Amino acid sequence: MTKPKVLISDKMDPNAARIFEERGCDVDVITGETAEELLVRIGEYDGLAIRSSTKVTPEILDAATRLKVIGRAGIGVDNVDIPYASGKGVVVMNTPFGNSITTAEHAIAMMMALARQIPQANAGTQAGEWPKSSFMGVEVTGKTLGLIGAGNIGSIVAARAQGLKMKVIAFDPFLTPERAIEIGVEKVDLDGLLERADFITLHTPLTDETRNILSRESLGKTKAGVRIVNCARGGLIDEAALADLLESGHVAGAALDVFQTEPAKESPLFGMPNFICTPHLGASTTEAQVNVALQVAEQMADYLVNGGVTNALNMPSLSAEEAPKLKPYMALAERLGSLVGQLAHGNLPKISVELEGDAAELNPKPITGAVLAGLMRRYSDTVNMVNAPYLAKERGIEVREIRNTREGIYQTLVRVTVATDAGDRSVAGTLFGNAKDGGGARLTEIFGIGIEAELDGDMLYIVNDDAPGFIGRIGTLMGENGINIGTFNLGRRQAGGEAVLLLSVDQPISQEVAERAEKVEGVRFVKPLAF
Ligand SMILES: NC(=O)C1=CN([C@@H]2O[C@H](COP(=O)(O)OP(=O)(O)OC[C@H]3O[C@@H](n4cnc5c(N)ncnc54)[C@H](O)[C@@H]3O)[C@@H](O)[C@H]2O)C=CC1
Ligand SMILES: O=C(O)CCC(=O)C(=O)O
Repeated sequence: MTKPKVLISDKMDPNAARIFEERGCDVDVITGETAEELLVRIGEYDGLAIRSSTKVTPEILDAATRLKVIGRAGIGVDNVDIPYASGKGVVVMNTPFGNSITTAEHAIAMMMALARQIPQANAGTQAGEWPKSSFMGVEVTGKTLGLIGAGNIGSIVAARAQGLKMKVIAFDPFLTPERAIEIGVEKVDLDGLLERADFITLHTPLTDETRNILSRESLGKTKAGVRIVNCARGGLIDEAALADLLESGHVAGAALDVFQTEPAKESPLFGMPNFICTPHLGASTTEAQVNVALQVAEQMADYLVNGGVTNALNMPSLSAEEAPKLKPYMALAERLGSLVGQLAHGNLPKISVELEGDAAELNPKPITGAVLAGLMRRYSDTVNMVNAPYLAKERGIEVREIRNTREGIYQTLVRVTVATDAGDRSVAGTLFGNAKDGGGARLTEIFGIGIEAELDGDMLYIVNDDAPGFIGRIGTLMGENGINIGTFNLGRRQAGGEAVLLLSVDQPISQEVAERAEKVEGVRFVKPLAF
């Protein structure tokens, strides 16, 4: 097997390259390239490891014909077009915890630096001015800190601020009352926060809802003398409005690590006496960079080499513990999805995936993803588990998951049912042997008829009248056309009624042979299949 090839295109701790190599990937480290240079190169790679400099645009993704995974060594993924990557079947992963302590510490450092004007005092002192009378700071003890966003980083900031004896309030629509109690913050609405906070720190991603959350209007509602810190994303604050309010003195100080446009080479804020900034250094500590580099390389290599999925933003996770149990189910599910996709006619507005017995104890998302990947292959051969759910949604296909822990005839069963113009059609399969160790996938039922077959390679599906001599006639036809039969699997609704025949064959069945099979006495329907 050829090794997966990974490009590290942003400056990253060398541990990342080491881990990729140790885990069986070839790796190139080429940083600082222009978008045009990356466009030429990207087609060679299965994986792309980035920080925030590389912009993964639709143009890059179109050129990335081999790409399977993008790994962000960090948290924010606003430099990756995730919907477009999903459409292309590319997994996007981040490392959601590796740099959160470091970034929270940077926010606290910025707050303290603002409170005591340390950068300005440092500059004046080193310039020989001894500016002792120019700098009168404020204490943070007893002051109110308003967090906008109380997720990983926000809650670490809260804990540190509580240690500094601050009162912490938070605006975060997704913060539950229980979690607010757990992290010791008072949950408030945005206006409440703006009115009460002496210090405001931002810790949200940049989304349509959070863009410009500190707009001119919101900034106008803040308490006079407020100090504002942003170590999250630049687009959260209206920088021109912030400059005006710093100028007027309404905002006593502002500290930005992030800017609307980066690298920020100019800004109305630069040079203002009550403004301090850093060049997106929130995550820049040795510890955080080692953490995120190790994590991103481990996650990406795990996906490229073993199919394990961790911290993906566009597909369900599959932990190292779950992966061995789920993989045989995913193989079964994909084949059942593919079988239904190849056999069902017309639109398929609804699909349900039912897990019975042992299967019902498992995480259903990867199994459903695999069914959809198999099913959607009828529309496109570039479908995989990442883009299948998006393609299904685009086509308005309703997907249901049903879990039934009660065992039926089989200890474990996956059933896929599609609604067709002619009514519901269902196929089912099980795992033989020890499913936990990856037992063999077997079809057990096709459209209400019990049958036992492996779904593998080239096959021929025939619906026929159950009558003597039929099997011989099909065998003869195959022999006459030089087609070797691997397995011969039969099922019937009742004796003398409708029957099905599934042949595995050593070569694809041509249209011509399929047409000849249709003419064999007793044949009702013929369909060559491929898995
Ligand atoms: N300066 C730097 O170098 C770094 C910056 N970051 C930034 O920090 C951000 C926060 O990171 P985490 O805390 O790990 O993310 P997180 O996902 O754990 O937390 C984000 C929080 O924002 C909240 N939120 C979402 N929409 C909101 C809205 N409309 N109003 C208020 N709250 C809202 C969410 O409910 C969540 O609790 C990241 O998205 C990233 O952009 C992260 C690491 C380093
Ligand atoms: O990689 C970096 O330095 C930036 C980190 C960051 O912004 C993030 O993780 O969201």
